[in-house]
Amino acid sequence: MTDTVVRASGLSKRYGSFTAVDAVDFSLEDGRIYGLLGRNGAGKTTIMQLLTGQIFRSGGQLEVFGHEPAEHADVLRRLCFIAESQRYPDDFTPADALTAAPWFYENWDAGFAQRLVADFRLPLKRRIKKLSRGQLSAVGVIVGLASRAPLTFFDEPYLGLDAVARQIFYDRLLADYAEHPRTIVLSTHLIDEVANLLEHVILIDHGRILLDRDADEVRGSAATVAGPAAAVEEFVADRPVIGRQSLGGLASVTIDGALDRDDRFAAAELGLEIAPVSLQQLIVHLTGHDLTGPTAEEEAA
Ligand SMILES: Nc1ncnc2c1ncn2[C@@H]1O[C@H](COP(=O)(O)OP(=O)(O)OP(=O)(O)O)[C@@H](O)[C@H]1O
Repeated sequence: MTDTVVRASGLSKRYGSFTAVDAVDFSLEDGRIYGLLGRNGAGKTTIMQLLTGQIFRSGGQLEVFGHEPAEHADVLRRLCFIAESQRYPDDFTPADALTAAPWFYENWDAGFAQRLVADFRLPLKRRIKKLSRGQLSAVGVIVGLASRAPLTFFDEPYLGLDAVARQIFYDRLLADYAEHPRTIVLSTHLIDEVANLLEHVILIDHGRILLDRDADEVRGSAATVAGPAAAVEEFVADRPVIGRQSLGGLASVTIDGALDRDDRFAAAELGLEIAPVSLQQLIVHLTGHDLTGPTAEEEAA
């Protein structure tokens, strides 16, 4: 049986009259990689700040390792939160940040950190405020990985990394997690990139949870049927359609719901191809918009 690391029930955060997190219920289990997904302003960072004791809840209940996080040094010691733009003292170098890290993280692996420094080609002696955006991201990623904190949050710190460096991050994360299982929460817009890492998906929209499910279940919960338009339309006639594309006489339609063996046989009879739906496609459908597009507030402005 897995242990529950986080229990949130009716958890809310209000800023004045604005509700950033609206009575959410969820739990995080030990030894899993979670994707905390949602559009800009959905409430992802606010949830992570609540869980790491950086801000106080306005309502509901929250337990992290069995306690209210903000008031327990013992809980805070087991957490690592890496934000997109980490703040460091002005004259700090990456070498200083790595030297200080074991004071905060009892599982700190200095050898692993050194290997990551080489992987990310991080200049150790340059002042952090002089680093490029990607190098600054690398400092956060290295601290987050080498901390081996039992509950680690990566709040999009890897967005500054180039494609090669991001792939290194995903590879090292997966390999190290396999050897040292812990609970990891990734918040990201780059869903397709991280889709294979995620074991569980929590989708937030307007401070509420739209979806809280195993990633495999989510992937299997819809399918795309493609082929001659007339045959596709015949196949999907009585099914819930969540996306449709057509080109000439060909159509590609995404349907909600898993397909069983009979469905697959019927599709083959009609000469249709069935493909799985990507996590990103499904989430775009569920939130009604492209996650990388403008927010509702921006659209209204
Ligand atoms: N200190 C604050 N005061 C007022 N509103 C705030 C404060 N912090 C966050 N908010 C608002 O709460 C909402 C949720 O913000 P949050 O940073 O959690 O979103 P997010 O999902 O992490 O977004 P992004 O993907 O853009 O980082 C936003 O509308 C934001 O403007």
